[in-house]
Amino acid sequence: MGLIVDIRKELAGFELKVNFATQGEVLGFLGASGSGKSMTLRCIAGIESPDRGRIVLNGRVLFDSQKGINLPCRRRKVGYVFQNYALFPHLTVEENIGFGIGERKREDRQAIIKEMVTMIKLEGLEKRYPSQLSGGQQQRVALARALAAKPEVLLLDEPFSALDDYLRNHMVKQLTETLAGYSGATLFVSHNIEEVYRVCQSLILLSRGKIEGKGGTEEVFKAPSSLAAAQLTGCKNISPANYISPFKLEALAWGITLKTEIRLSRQVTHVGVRAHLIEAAAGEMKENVFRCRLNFISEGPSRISVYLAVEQDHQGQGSQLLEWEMTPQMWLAMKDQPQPWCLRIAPEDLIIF
Ligand SMILES: Nc1ncnc2c1ncn2[C@@H]1O[C@H](COP(=O)(O)OP(=O)(O)OP(=O)(O)O)[C@@H](O)[C@H]1O
Repeated sequence: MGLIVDIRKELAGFELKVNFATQGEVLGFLGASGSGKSMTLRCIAGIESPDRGRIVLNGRVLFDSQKGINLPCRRRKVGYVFQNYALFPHLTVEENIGFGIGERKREDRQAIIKEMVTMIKLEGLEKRYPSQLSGGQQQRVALARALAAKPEVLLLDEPFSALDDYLRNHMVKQLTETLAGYSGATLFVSHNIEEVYRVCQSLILLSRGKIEGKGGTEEVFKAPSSLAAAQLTGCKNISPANYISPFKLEALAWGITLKTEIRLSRQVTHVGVRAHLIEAAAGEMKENVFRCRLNFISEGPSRISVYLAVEQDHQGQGSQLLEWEMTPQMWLAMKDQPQPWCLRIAPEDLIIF
């Protein structure tokens, strides 16, 4: 049971090739713009047809190129929330939700609409039109319309992209609560790393139409399987690496030697470290401690990115800046410390390729 997808589709200059299965969980699709996230959802919904392959939902074949099966959208039992919500502007909140329900007795329809309006906490606004709602309220109506049809899989395509940061965080929390009561699988498309991490239990990384990595969300973030996967999950510091010994490598971009927790293969090519995992060392030049000087900073309201020139172990400076991400409080404590600063990367925080 669950959703099984194994499809290919060729477009001008782009080939989509995805293969995955999911049960009743929230599966995230993270990828750059144009990587094929929406196309994958559109094929599952039946808006687009793959060239080859199969899509099976809870044992029902939605698409099978060999057997010539291609169910129309309305028979797929798929709920789809689009980037721009696509609510009908001339229908009220309750009419928009009712649209998703299909053929039912009047009392049943009313009961489902009431249940959905309560779920999205829009009681009292049933008679309003989409233009009379805020972006967040419209988003909730779109979600309710999709869920009203009791879909077997819910497809959410960047459902928060039109919202401001405050509302976005609020909606992420609310969506998580709503989905907890939904038994089908959910596919959640986004290019917002934070959002995907918060909402999804498992994750597929897409790059140029291909799967670059998949697995449990934490696991994919902790041990990305390729350079592209590391970049997609937001790893800011990646350097070519040379093997020195079974637990030691040289990070060439920064000109420093680092001890690793895992045993290295001689074929090691790169090493990465997430910007928030770098830590200040007490000044002693112990293992994995290196000196660096401030190059420039980029300040956000809650996180500060500090770009550092690393002093090489032997001479001069590494050519590539190291990005260190910290809170404003950490920055206040750090900024007047005499330079060079001694920083450390823990062996267990290194990502090895
Ligand atoms: N109808 C179409 N005809 C031809 N090419 C298309 C069509 N729709 C999408 N594409 C191409 O397919 C590729 C994948 O597009 P898709 O919309 O799936 O990307 P995406 O990962 O969802 O991007 P975004 O995050 O920007 O929405 C792109 O190269 C796009 O130009």
